[in-house]
Amino acid sequence: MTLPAMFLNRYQQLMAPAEFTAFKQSLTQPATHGFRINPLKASLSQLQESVAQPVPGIANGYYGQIQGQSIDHLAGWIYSQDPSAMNVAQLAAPQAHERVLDLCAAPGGKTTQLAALMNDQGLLVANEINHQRALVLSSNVERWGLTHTVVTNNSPEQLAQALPEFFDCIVVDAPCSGEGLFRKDPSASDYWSVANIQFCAQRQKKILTAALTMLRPGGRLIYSTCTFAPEEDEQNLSWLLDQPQIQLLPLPALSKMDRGRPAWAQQRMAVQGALRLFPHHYRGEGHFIAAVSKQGTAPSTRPAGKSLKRLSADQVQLWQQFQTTTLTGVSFKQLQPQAEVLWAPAGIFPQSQLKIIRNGLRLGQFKKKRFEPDHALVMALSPTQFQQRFDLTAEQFAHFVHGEALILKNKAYAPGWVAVSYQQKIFAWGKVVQGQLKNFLPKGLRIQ
Ligand SMILES: C[S@@+](CC[C@H](N)C(=O)[O-])C[C@H]1O[C@@H](n2cnc3c(N)ncnc32)[C@H](O)[C@@H]1O
Repeated sequence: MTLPAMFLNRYQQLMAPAEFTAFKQSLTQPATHGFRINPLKASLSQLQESVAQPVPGIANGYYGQIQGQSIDHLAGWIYSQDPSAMNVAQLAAPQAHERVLDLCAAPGGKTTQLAALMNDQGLLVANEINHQRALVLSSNVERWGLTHTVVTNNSPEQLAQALPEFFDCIVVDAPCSGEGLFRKDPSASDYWSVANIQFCAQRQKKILTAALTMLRPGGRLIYSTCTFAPEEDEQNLSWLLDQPQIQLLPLPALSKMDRGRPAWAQQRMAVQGALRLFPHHYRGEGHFIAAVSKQGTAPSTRPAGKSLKRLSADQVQLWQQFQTTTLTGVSFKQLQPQAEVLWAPAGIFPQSQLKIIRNGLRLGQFKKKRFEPDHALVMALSPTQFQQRFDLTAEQFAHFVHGEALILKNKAYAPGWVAVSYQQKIFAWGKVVQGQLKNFLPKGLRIQ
């Protein structure tokens, strides 16, 4: 990879000679890979991946490269993530009772980690401005088996208008100039320019302004980027600290982590409370992480949400029939029909202003005289919550992930819905119909 001359020149000016040499050299090394295990589902002893190298300070984080098409991935047991990026959600320390916003969330690295840390409780809103990326985020939320997460597809300003002073904790993992991506994706350096850094820095301020509107007094905001550029890092933190009611929350540094550099922000000493993860010191691709709080102690506001729609008598009957024949020990606090789709909502929102892609758990769809469960439901329940489960052999798995139905030799299965697993890891619905196991793995997840 040839790094842009101007990029190198900037860091040569900013760093002492020995550090610049080490920094430059680190960018010629292969990228560091990591992954997280899903504590909501996975059992360590049944994983295919090696967990020999934990990432220090990160719950369920490990070094190593995973395969995107493995059963562990398909079943939502693992998520690939740069080890330095894992520190953002870990430092945000979201609590199970909190309302948390992941404002720039796709593809979902921080979202899945925040939700795991919250034990899939409280309320997590994962927002992504770009529609295609919001769909990817939504499918990762589904794969991870989340029930208390809402995926929205709004601009930060639209969200701020709908949800002022609503959140206890906000993560802004901002779109940035991506200097920390160069090793993983060398083509990222083709788009590097000083003008882009300046553009990103301005955009980040706009996103942060909207985030501050949504933060309740007493709440905390975590700001991160995967770039080294001071304009987007220390200088934006310095700008943030000049906003009304905002105070620094100094972050604890683990071994090999650097502190924010006052010299890179006109000697603003407070930026030392932030962390810099440099690839020549920390084993990862690089990140900047800072935290601030909003003064005051007001509780978060309640949006004027619509009240829940009621199920029709027919819908109640179909849902109950499905529940009693397929599930065991499963109940939901609230049920909300939306056209023919049934949801267990995570929150009630002013729908008109928000583009909500998923609100909590999509249970399934009412069809003519039957209820058809959604893929999200099979991904969110634990093995003991199904009346029937079919564990595939390696050969059957190879056919099933292509979308094929299976002939059942074993007559022990009653007609109806079955959770399908491989190596005891549930990843799809199947339906027993006339001696066959019909395949309900969504088309987009099939392996060709
Ligand atoms: C660094 S990525 C987020 C990565 C994600 N947090 C994760 O851990 O997987 C930044 C995201 O911000 C989104 N974005 C771009 N422009 C934006 C804007 N003006 N406001 C909010 N988000 C924006 C991008 O589409 C991108 O998905």
